[in-house]
Order: sequence, then structure tokens, then C-alpha cells
Amino acid sequence: MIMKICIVGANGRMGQAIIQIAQMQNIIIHSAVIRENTQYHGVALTQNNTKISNHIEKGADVILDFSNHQSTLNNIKSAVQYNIPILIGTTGSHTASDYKAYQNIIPILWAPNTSISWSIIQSSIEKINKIRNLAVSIGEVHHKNKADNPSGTTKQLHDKIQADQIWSLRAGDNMSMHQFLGLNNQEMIRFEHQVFNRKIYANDALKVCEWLVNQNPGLFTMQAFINNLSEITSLN
Ligand SMILES: NC(=O)C1=CN([C@@H]2O[C@H](COP(=O)(O)OP(=O)(O)OC[C@H]3O[C@@H](n4cnc5c(N)ncnc54)[C@H](OP(=O)(O)O)[C@@H]3O)[C@@H](O)[C@H]2O)C=CC1
Ligand SMILES: O=C(O)C1=N[C@H](C(=O)O)C[C@H](O)C1
Repeated sequence: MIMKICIVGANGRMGQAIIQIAQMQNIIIHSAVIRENTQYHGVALTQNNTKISNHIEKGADVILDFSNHQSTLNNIKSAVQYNIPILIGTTGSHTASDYKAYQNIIPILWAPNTSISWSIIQSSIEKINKIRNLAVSIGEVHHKNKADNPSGTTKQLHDKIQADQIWSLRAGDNMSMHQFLGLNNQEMIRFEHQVFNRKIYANDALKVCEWLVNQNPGLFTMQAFINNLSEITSLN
């Protein structure tokens, strides 16, 4: 099946990365949703039927929300209205539990970090942290335009492992890095994930959507996706 996607936040950095990747792949951009009272000002939309809209419309197979955490609840309500699975990529003051009321209606993926590599790292961190008594630091470095601090990835990991220290730095235009440091008398464990290009988040988000569209209703994290990785042959 050729996947039809709706991208919310189409004018943004992530929205643009997703549009570029989708247009290079066998993916139909059903609609590009931008904020009210704005114009689309991104890369050329090369497919004839892509709708540019101020709201989610029916007809897509999956919605990717990379707009703003304040609009995510409305986006989920629209997803429910049209019975469309939704990937929540926004980060900020919301948490997955805010959306529990909708988990029995549609598949919802809570994904503050869509990188599959990071998701595997996070799974390892959680396992190690369970079996070792570690002093833990989580650090993150992001571009200067990032609205939230700490990052959504950091918040999600901290919820799981309760870090002793969290630090954040903001600089540059494209930077994205997460670091875990765990320490005891015998070991120092360090994981670091640097992303050179938003296309990795975009590409992996689209891969995960191929999985999401085949799920029953539920509130999932990237963990559920990587638990199924053995059935997937190539992720390039
Ligand atoms: N899950 C992941 O792996 C990743 C998540 N993110 C997160 O994704 C979100 C977007 O990041 P980024 O692209 O860098 O941010 P940008 O600010 O570049 O893009 C956000 C876009 O959303 C638009 N927007 C805001 N409100 C609405 C609305 N109600 N309806 C439609 N569009 C809206 C903005 O419009 P306007 O241009 O008019 O202001 C903007 O174009 C952030 O929360 C970020 O933290 C980012 C990277 C990876
Ligand atoms: O805003 C970003 O750029 C990113 N946001 C996500 C987060 O807050 O964790 C994921 C990644 O770090 C890039």
C-alpha cells in the first residue's frame, strides 16, 4: 500500500525535512497543514494533489504532528474524528498521559525522538539502569531556535530513570545531541547520540508510520516499534 501522510507543521524545520524525504520515496503527501493566517513557504510540493490546509482533513492514512505542543491535543481530536493514526513528534510541556483518553480509539505514537538508533540506545540505558546502581547525568545540546528546554527526549528518559543531573546547551542552527553518563565504583557507562541532519528524524518517523498504520488502537512509544524490529529487514 502506498502510504498517504498528513504533515502538521509543514512550514517548520521538521515538516520540511519530512516533505523532502516523502517526495523522494513512494509516499503520498495527502496534506500539508500550516498555522492559520499563514502561507506555505517551503520547498516545492511536487505531487499534484497535495492539499495545503489550516486544519487536518479526512483521507490520510497517518498524521505526523511536528507543529507545536500546544496544538497537539487539537490534532489528536481531529485524528480521532477521521479515525487516522497519529505520530506525536512535538515536544514541550505535554506528556503521553495527557492523551490516554484517546488510546482506545486510534493508534497514537508518542515519539519525542523518532530516531530508531536513539530509541535502541534508550532501551539499553533503561535496562542497564535497572540492574546497576548508578549516578546518572543526562545532557543535551540543541540548536539555538529550539523552543523547549530540556528536550523532550531528556524528559522522557528522566521519567524512566530519574537522573541525578540534567544539563542543556543551545547554540548553532542544526545541532542535536543527547548524552547519558552512568557512574559507580566499578564502571562508567557513556552513550552519546549526535544527529547531523534532521533527515534522520524525518526518515525514521516515516518508517515508524508504516508500522503505526497497521496497529490496533493504543498509546505507543518508540519502544513498541523497536520490539518489532526483528521482523523488519532494512531501515536505510
Ligand atoms: N520527535 C522528534 O524526533 C523531533 C521532534 N521535534 C519537535 O518537533 C516540533 C517542531 O520542531 P521544528 O520543526 O524544529 O520547529 P519549527 O518551529 O521549525 O516548526 C514548527 C512549525 O509548526 C507550525 N505550527 C505551530 N502551530 C501550528 C498549528 N496550530 N497548526 C499548524 N502548524 C503549526 C509553525 O508555524 P509558523 O512557521 O507559522 O510559526 C512552524 O512552522 C518541536 O516540538 C520539536 O521539539 C523536532 C525534531 C525531532
Ligand atoms: O527540536 C529538536 O530539534 C529536537 N527535538 C526533539 C527533542 O526535544 O528531544 C528530538 C531531537 O532532540 C531534536
